[in-house]
Parts: sequence; structure tokens; C-alpha cells
Amino acid sequence: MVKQTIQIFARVKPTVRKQQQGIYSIDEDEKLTPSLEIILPRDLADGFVNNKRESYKFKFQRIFDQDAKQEAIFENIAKPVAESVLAGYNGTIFAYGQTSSGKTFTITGGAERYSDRGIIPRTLSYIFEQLQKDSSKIYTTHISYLEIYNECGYDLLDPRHEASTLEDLPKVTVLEDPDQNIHLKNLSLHQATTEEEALNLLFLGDTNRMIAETPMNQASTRSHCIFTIHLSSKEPGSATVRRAKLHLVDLAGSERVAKTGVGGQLLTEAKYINLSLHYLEQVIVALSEKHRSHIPYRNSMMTSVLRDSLGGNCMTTMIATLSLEKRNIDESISTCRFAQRVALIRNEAVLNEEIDPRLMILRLQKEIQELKDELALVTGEQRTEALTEAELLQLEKLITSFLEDQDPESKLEVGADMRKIHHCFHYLKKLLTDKKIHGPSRAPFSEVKDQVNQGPSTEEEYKKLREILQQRDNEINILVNMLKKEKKKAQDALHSSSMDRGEPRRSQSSPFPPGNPEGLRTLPLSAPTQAQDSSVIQYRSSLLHRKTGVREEMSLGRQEAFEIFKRDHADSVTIEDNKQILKQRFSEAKSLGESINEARRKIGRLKEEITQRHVQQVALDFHSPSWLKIQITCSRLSLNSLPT
Ligand SMILES: Nc1ncnc2c1ncn2[C@@H]1O[C@H](COP(=O)(O)OP(=O)(O)OP(=O)(O)O)[C@@H](O)[C@H]1O
Repeated sequence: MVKQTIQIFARVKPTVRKQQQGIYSIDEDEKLTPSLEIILPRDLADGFVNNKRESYKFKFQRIFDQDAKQEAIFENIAKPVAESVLAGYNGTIFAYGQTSSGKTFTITGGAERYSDRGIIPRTLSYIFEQLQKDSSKIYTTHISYLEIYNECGYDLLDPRHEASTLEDLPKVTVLEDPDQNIHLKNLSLHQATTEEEALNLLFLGDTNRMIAETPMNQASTRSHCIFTIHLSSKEPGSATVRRAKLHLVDLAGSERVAKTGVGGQLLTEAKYINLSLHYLEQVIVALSEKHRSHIPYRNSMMTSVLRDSLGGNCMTTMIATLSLEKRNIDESISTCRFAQRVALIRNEAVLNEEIDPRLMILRLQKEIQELKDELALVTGEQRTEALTEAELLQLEKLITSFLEDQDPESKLEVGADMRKIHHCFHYLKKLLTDKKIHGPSRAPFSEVKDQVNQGPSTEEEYKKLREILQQRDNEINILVNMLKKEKKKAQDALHSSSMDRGEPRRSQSSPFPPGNPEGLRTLPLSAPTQAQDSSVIQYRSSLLHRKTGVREEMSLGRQEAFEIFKRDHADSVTIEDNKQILKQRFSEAKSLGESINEARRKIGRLKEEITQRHVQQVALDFHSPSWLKIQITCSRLSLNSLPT
């Protein structure tokens, strides 16, 4: 919410005669709140002793003197309001001043030069430029144009009517709902998607306004005109819509009836105009007074329409247009006084957000469906109709994206529909079966399924290994027990025989050789040596240790058992035979190697001999005939080709 008093600005219309300039001065020194001083020229008709005040000072947010350009007016007054409208707040800019003080020139602009464009076309230009720049929201713009003449509203944008008089235009009436919101019946809203379309609407409205002028009605002078830009914005996918309105108001001339000096129809008009401006003043006085509970908005159509702009949800700005000529001094002072009162009014602008009804309906429909599904689940009610193709496809997409999601916390949300839940399970099962048949590369989420498959297979492997280990341990224990019995028997036999001889004796038949109290030699071992056996045992032990991850040391009892195991193994005879064959082959290979070495040595000796002969031959070369050289060369070549 933005709390702000109505901002007031003054604009002085260029005067025709230069000498008129001396009747006012602008004090820009007071930077924050510049002041306009209106000096009353001394009237000799009042006599030399004159108690009348000679000057009046009024403070404004800013004062634009005669040379102020339209662009400066837009930049300083209208642009900030347009920005707040783009942000979602309501805005109003109204021009107040006597006839011909420059209200229409300021709000709509002059027709002669492009640079004379007023606040309305410049604001439209600015708004559409901003909308184009901002792609984060979806904007919709509508335009309405209302004229209030003699307390009657007319729709200036109705395309069905070719207006020749104001009465030809559709009449707009004010309706108020129980929440005191104002609705304008018969006021058409026209969508404008571009600046050009909006400007065309402005042109249509202004043309209707001119055509509808009665000979008595000097158009803008006696009517109030409200050009409104309705802007709604929404973020894509969001149900929240922001709506804001910008009223650009060109009020009727504020001169007093007494001064107009008119009668007949013009007097009636003047009374209406004065009445509506009088009511506007009443509203403003009421609003500027603290603790006033009743604000007389309903007294006139104009105050009803601008209800929100005055003391309500709106950022409001007033431009006091002044024609500071001597004959207009009183009117100018009156305009400035009015502005000072307006400056006291505090508005509270809020963001106008509402939920898009269409999206709201869709959201509620979805919620109803979800609740129905939940209810069916809780009451056990079965839904029998099959899921549609589209539903199945959507479910499968959901499952795939769920499986591919790296986030372990992600959830598969399918609602409370049992049919969907069942389908999810079936689909997952199918994916897992496919993976088992075709391997991991076939599935799009192989990683996930790998994890699923890896766990149990490792577990199984461990279990099997443990079982084998347990089995082996049992076998070993049995064998060790058997061995112990054998040992005991042998010891007993030894003991009894030594007892017979009367001396201790180590016999060839003794099952236990020295250095081996466990009596391993007594076993008919088929392995070549004990050293080789123990290395095999160590290797196997380390293999087992590596496979199972269980720390295990091979005890002596286990070594014994291992020897027995080797001996009794079905393949032990074959292994032994193979060993013999290998031994035989080894000795053959050894003797072959020796004969090869002998041949090499012979070749070496022959080579040495040849080299010696070669040297001798070189010495004879000087005296030998050429046929001998050829012969020697031939013999060299044949020698070189001998194997080394
Ligand atoms: N700042 C300005 N610079 C140049 N010309 C101006 C300026 N203000 C007003 N005028 C001219 O003065 C004349 C009267 O101005 P305008 O019609 O805007 O007054 P008004 O206050 O709207 O009068 P009415 O109450 O009759 O509607 C027009 O011809 C307009 O072009």
C-alpha cells in the first residue's frame, strides 16, 4: 500500500501580451516546494487607501512557466503516474482551470505540431513501449472514453453510432454495488494491442466529441472528459491478475457563473458545470477535513466516477492550469486555492490483484476431481472404466521423469486413483523385466535399475561363499578328528614297541618323522614336496581371504586336512601323471638345449677360423690374379650366409 497526498502542479499558459507577466512570480529557490506568487495590480478605482491583499502565495510540487514544453510536462507529471499504473496501482491525472487556460492542450495536446502532443498520446506511447520491453508478463490494454455533460454520461467510443449530436451517443449511467464499487453501465471498453490502435480510439473519441457539439455547447469548455487506460497483467501460468486504471481527466472550465454573464441554455450549462465543480470542491473539502465520515461523492456523476481517485485507492495528480492575465487574476487565485485544498487529500493506493476466474474454475475442477479420487480410495469404491490413452501416456511420462530424477527425495505424484497406482506398478515391473532380458544399455534409466540389480547379486555371492566356507570347515573338522585318532593309534603302537625293546627308537615305519610331530609324512602324499604344498595352501588361503573378505589363517590342522584333500581328490592321479610327463619333457628339452649350445659353439669356432683365413688372403691380394679374387669373394659370400 502506498499512502500519498494528491500531488499538485501548476502550469502557466503563455500570455499574448508580454506586460502581463509582471502579475506573478515563481520562486524556485524553495527547492522542495516552489511557490507561485500572484500580485494584484493596484486599482486606482479603489482609492488611495486600499486594504486589499496585494499578493497571494501558493505552494506546488512544481510550477511550469509559460515556456514549459509538452515533453517536460509528460516527463515530470505523467510518467511517474504511468509507471505506478504499470506496477499495478490506479492513477489519475486531472487538469483543473478556467476556460481556455490550457487544460485540453495539456491533457490531449495541440493539433498543430507533433511536438504539441499532450499527456494522453505520450502516455500511450510510453505504456506500449514498456509493455513491449517486458516479456515476463502478459498484458492486456483496454480503452474507454467518457464525456459528462449536464450530469449525463456519454460513451465517446461507441462505434455503432454515427453521432451528429451528443444525444446520439449511448448514455452512460452510474451503478453502485453493495461494496460501494462504481460500475459504468453502457461505457464500452475497447481492446488496444498497439499504440496505433489506442491512438485511433483517442481520435475516434475526440471526433465524436467535436461532432456532437451543439451550437450552444462549445465542446470541451462545458463538459468533463475522462479517457481511461485499463491495464491488466498476469505472469504466464499464474492465476493472479493485476488490474490498474489510469484516468486522464480534462475537466470543464471552472469559471464562476456570475462572471460568465450568460443566460438561457448557456446559463443552465454553466450551472451544471459549476454545480459539478462545486460538488467536486465539496468532496475535496470533506476529504481534507479530518474526522469527516461522510464524503458526498454521489452528488454528481463526475465525483462518483472519480471516487477512487479522490481519497481512495489511487495515485492522483492535479494540474492547475493558469491563464495569468490581469482579467483572469480572480479565477487563477480560485484555481490555486482549490489546488491547495486538494493537496491535503491523502490517498491509499493498493495493488489491485484478483484471481483470474477462468483459471480459478480450472483449479477448482482439478481439486474436485482429486477429492473424488481420494474419497473413492477411502470408501473402497472401485473405478472400473479404463484409463484413456492420453492418461496412460501421461502416467508413463511421469514415471520416466521420476526415475530419471537424480533427487532421492523426489516423489511420484499420481493422486488417489487406484487404477493409476496399479498402472505405475505394472509399468515399473515391465521396465525391470526388460532390463533383465536386454541388459542395462536398453533402458533409459540403466543406472537406477543397475542399483536395483546389483544389491541382491552381491548379497547372493556372499551367502554362497559363506556356505562353501562353512562346508569346508566341517570337512576339515572331520578330517582333523580322523587324523588325531590315527596319530593316537600310532603313538600307542610306538609306545608299546619301545616298551617291548626297552629303548626309545625311531623306526622307518614310524608315522611321525623328526621335526614333524603332527606326523604328516605318514600320509601317502602325492604332492612333490612339502614346501610346494605349503605355498599352494598359502595361495588358496589368500584367495579365499580375498573372496570372502574374512580374515582367516590356515592352522596346522587345516594344512593336514588340505593334504588329505589333495590326496583323496579324484583328479590327484591325473595331476600326478601330468607332473611326470612334464618332468620328462623338461629333461628332454634340457638335453636338446645342451645339443643346440654345442652346435653354436662349433659354429663360433668355424667363424674364427674363416676370419683368420680371410686376413691371410688380404695379404696375398696384391699379387693374386683377378680370377682368384672372384673365387675369394664367392667363398666370402658363402661364408657370410652361414647361420650364426
Ligand atoms: N501551454 C500552451 N502553449 C501553447 N498554447 C496553449 C497552451 N495552453 C493552451 N494553449 C492554447 O490556448 C487555447 C485554449 O487552450 P485549451 O483549449 O487547452 O484550454 P481549455 O482550458 O481546455 O479550455 P476549455 O475549458 O474551453 O476546454 C488553445 O488554442 C491552445 O492551443
